[in-house]
Amino acid sequence: MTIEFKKQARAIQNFGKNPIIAEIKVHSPKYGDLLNGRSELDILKIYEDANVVGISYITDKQHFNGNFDVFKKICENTDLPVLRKDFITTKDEIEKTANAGASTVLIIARLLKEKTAEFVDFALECGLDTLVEVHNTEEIEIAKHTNTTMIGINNRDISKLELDDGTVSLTEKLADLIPKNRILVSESGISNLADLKQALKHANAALIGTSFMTAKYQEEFVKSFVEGK
Ligand SMILES: O=P(O)(O)OC[C@@H](O)[C@@H](O)c1c[nH]c2ccccc12
Repeated sequence: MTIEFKKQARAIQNFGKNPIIAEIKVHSPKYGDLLNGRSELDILKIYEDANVVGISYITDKQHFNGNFDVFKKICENTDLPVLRKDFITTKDEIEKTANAGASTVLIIARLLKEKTAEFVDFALECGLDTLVEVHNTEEIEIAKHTNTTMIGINNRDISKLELDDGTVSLTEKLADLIPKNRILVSESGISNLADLKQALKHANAALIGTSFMTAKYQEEFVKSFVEGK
């Protein structure tokens, strides 16, 4: 099977430093408001200046207080690849994601089950990279049998809606089961350089939200992750 990488997957493949997808996370079910009076576009600028390899934004309103119009604005205001995170269950939502100017769409294996492959193909046809999210071996089996360009191991259990802390050791445990012709992303619960190092030992990129949003000196903090050894 030849997997054709698109914008986000290629950027990760060609990145010289630590490839970090930085999430503009406005609300977390565990910690509440994370924006703290700041604007999403100001955070976007900080992430760009810190040289991250991609941006992530959650459009789900119910648990993460996301907003699709803000997502669109983020896409319009950056040349970086943008990932849309949501609990997507219809193809219309995938089309809407591509039309907004996004680069990647999140597809959750646990939600779509046997429909995952079909949704991935539809998203690829729309020109998007696909990040199929998994949390256990059963879901990896589903992801493996799709044409997805990227697979994300979510260190947290999404059905617990982030009330668990998530541990990078899950990436360590599952990484060998991911086909080598896909970009592997370690998602969630990465809060310091030791976590990042552990994640990038096994994964091609790391996706980080909460610890970036709560950092006191955000740009320095994110830069230290991008440059860190
Ligand atoms: O804030 P964290 O622990 O750095 O995690 C970011 C991201 O991985 C997490 O927000 C996430 C991963 N998968 C999701 C699916 C839906 C909503 C959110 C998510």
